[in-house]
Amino acid sequence: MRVAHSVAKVREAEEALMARLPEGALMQRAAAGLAAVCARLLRESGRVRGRVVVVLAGSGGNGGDALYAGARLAGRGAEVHAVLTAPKRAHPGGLAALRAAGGRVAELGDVDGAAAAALLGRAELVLDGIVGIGGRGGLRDEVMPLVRVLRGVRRPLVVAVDVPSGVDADTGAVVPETAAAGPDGEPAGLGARAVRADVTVTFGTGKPGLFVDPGAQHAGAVELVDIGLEPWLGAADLLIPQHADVARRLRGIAPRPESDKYRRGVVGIAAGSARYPGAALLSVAGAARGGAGAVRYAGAAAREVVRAHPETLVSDGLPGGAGRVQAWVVGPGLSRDEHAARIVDDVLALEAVLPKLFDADALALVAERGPQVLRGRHPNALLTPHAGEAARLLGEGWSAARVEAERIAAVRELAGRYGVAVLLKGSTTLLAAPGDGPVHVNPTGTGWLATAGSGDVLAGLAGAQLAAGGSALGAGATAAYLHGLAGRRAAFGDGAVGAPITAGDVAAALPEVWRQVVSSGASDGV
Ligand SMILES: NC(=O)C1=CN([C@@H]2O[C@H](COP(=O)(O)OP(=O)(O)OC[C@H]3O[C@@H](n4cnc5c(N)ncnc54)[C@H](O)[C@@H]3O)[C@@H](O)[C@H]2O)[C@@H](O)CC1
Ligand SMILES: [K+]
Repeated sequence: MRVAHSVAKVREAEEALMARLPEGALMQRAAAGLAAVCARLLRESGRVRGRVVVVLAGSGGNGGDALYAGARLAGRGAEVHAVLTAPKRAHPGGLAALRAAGGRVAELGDVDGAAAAALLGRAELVLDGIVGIGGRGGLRDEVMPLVRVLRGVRRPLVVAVDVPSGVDADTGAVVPETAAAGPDGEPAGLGARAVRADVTVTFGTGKPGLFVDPGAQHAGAVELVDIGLEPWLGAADLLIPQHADVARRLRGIAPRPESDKYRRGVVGIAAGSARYPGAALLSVAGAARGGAGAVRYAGAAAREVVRAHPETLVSDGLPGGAGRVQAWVVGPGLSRDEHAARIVDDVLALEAVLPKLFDADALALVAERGPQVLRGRHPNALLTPHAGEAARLLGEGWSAARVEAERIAAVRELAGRYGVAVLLKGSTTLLAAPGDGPVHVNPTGTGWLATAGSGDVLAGLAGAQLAAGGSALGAGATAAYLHGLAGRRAAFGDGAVGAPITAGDVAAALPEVWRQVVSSGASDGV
């Protein structure tokens, strides 16, 4: 499990630890770890000696880390150039160390467009130490020309120090560039006032913004340097499951010799309508490969379902009359008519402790009825909204854009308000349960999953996981992880180039990724 802590918790832990260490020791630990990662990256394509490294150093501790690491690389023979973005306030110790090691130093004002392009064009590795966890808002105007040049040059490896400068360390938010801010003709909205890194070397613990889009896209691969903070950190704010975590759960629900289909769990699917039978088929496809022993379907697409999935137990009545299940999935393709409302109400009238997943049209109906239909009544329910549905559930003051921009806050608020677990879909899928527990971030997935019906497969898969047992949060997190991997597998196969996929391809890839996770579960793998 990877973890992340809020900036406030990191600051507190740093203070506690610093009080017990000689002055500057913590920064030396950070710089040593950072330099070691840079040296390793450089060695992947040769030696450290003679390689051109450019250090972008701001005014705070982040710039200090970068300068000390630059000094260490210069000490190993690299040609290191620092550009001070706030020369009067550069870290004195770091600057002296870099100079003493033979590094060259320029001030931002001396590095105009052409000079910056020449310098960054020669760089093989750029250390982004403009601003770290002390950053507020997007990068300021004075550093943006340099950041734009960096974006444009033949790509050197960009290594962000602690966090990519300009990314909000707590939320992953970035400030978009306006058209006026892009004199190089870059279209508005494409750029952000933030550095885009290939690797982020973060200190002590992960920061939430490194794992949640758009921050995650700016962070690249995240490497953790241990600086001894752990004993002082307290509970994590974010958990990022890895293969080993998911493998543990999948092994736990694997069939045993004495298992029969009922003991493994039966998942009920109330989805699809005369108008949208496809959603029923895709939800059943996800459920059938999702880890339950059997799938029951209740609804208007019974005939189509049994033709496509002959193993399904089907009926065309209401869920309550369909027979025993261990979890219901309600919503995909249900449409919004009176009959759909009866189906949702029928599920809401089922035994309180029975796990129930509400997706798509069922979410619209839950939003109309309000949080009280779930809160305190259905402790094992799971909601699976995308940003638009989440905004509708949250109501006044929320829009899809605000949910996208404040994903962590939105998923927490939803879970708290409805008193149930919530899986918020999107380019970063997040899960939360009511209370102050950590938010789970799903690290798998691909943009190719943004295809019609992909959410129906996820709903079925998550329903099957609910039926197999455990908490709604655990079931949802496992489903999101497998779904993301299956999307990648379907889109990329064994290679690096993606291609368009259908939701059916995602369902078809599930057994393969299931095997992959369980068999490689001892290592991290993501
Ligand atoms: N406190 C310590 O001993 C340690 C600090 N560490 C490093 O120190 C960093 C935190 O240092 P600081 O608290 O000094 O803060 P930062 O260095 O992250 O940033 C603060 C400085 O950046 C400027 N700034 C803020 N927002 C900006 C923006 N949008 N655009 C441009 N400049 C902006 C501020 O004027 C301020 O001078 C961590 O991220 C980490 O890299 C590590 O070395 C570990 C130990
Ligand atoms: K940085």
